[in-house]
This record gives sequence, structure tokens and C-alpha cells, in this order.
Amino acid sequence: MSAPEYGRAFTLWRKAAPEWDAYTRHEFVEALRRGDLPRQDFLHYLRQDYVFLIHFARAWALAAAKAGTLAEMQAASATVQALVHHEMPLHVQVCARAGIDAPALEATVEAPANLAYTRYVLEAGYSGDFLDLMAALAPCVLGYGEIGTRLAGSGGPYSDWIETYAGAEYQALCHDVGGLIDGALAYRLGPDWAGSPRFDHLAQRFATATRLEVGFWQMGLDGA
Ligand SMILES: Cc1ncc(CO)c(N)n1
Repeated sequence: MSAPEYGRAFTLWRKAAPEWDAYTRHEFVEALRRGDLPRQDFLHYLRQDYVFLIHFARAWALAAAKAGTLAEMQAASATVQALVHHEMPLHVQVCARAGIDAPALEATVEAPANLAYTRYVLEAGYSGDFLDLMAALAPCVLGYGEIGTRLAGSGGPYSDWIETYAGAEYQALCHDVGGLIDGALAYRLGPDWAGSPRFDHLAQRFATATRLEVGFWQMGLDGA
């Protein structure tokens, strides 16, 4: 399948990431699509994903702190808002309906694959600049957008999850983030940003984060 239109940097980074298909077509994703993912595996994933989203929101808050323009600060803070007020409450709701109440969710012990991924992203932001952070965050945001698009209309027991990421609101977020990244590259590296020496380093960050997303799905399957 061709890449969704989430901007030029995404198209280039996606093509250069060896494990992109292993991420977006992981067995966990295929089981969600078919609808035969065991419920326990899904809930295990959701609990870990709740912890993931806490650190993901922190990383976007760090992006607001590292922003160079008002537009970047607005885009980063809007993403924090969407995560904290929409995606995270959705996880709380789904878990509550499955018998995992808020205190149980809060008590989730973080899996090593989750630790590795979220701290990698945060570290990119702590030791790097806004671009390092964007390259590390892009596979999370845009990968789920691509997965949502591909799985849209699959139906089955996981259709709510699928339609969250296939839906107009999440897809608009992906387009905004894609535009934010292209704009941030041009602002810092100039109009020939794709040919700048830093671009390869950023592509490697994107590829590493992609590899850590594969590990996250695998953690979901293995229950580890
Ligand atoms: C692990 C992971 N990556 C990306 C997203 C998208 O927000 C998510 N919820 N979880």
C-alpha cells in the first residue's frame, strides 16, 4: 500500500525505515483486523498503552517547551490536550467496562518494551532539539494513522479501537503533525532540508522508534 499523505518527511522516513511493515502489519494488528485477538491480550496491551500515553503526553509537552514558533507551540499543546482529554479517558473507559477500574489501571507495572520505547523518545527530546523529538514521535502518531486507515471498516470486536484511529479527528491530527514536521524542518534546516546531513540522522531516529513500536506490539502478544 502507498503511504498516506502525511507530508514529505514522513514519506521519506517511512521508505527508509526497514521495519516499517513489521510495525504496521504486525501479527497483533492483523489479529485486531480479523477480530480474533484474545480479549486478555487486548486488555494487557491497553493497560500498557495507558502507561505509554502518560509518557507520550510528557514528550509532547516537552515539544511545546522546545518549540521555536507560536505555530509549533500551538500544535504541540493541542496534541497534549487531545491525548490527555480524549485518548487517555477512552482507555480508562474501555478498561472500566472490562472490569479494570482506574486504580487498577494506575497500578499497571510498566513492561520493559514500554520503558524502552517511551524513554527513548523522551531522551531524544532531552538531549536533542525539536526535530529529534519529532523524528522519534512521528512513527507513533503517523503509524497508528496508517494502521487505522488500512483497518477501517474491518468491523469485529475491535472496531471501536480501529475507528478511533481511522476516524476524521485522528486523521486530521496526522495531517497536522505531518505538516508540523515539514514546517519545523524547513524552519531549522532551510528549504533543502531533505538534502541536509542532519536528515539522515533524523531518519535513523525514526527507524529506531519504528523498531521500538514492533517491540511494543510483540509485548502485547507475548503478555510480557
Ligand atoms: C504504542 C503506541 N504508539 C502509538 C500510539 C498512538 O497514539 C499509541 N496509542 N500507542
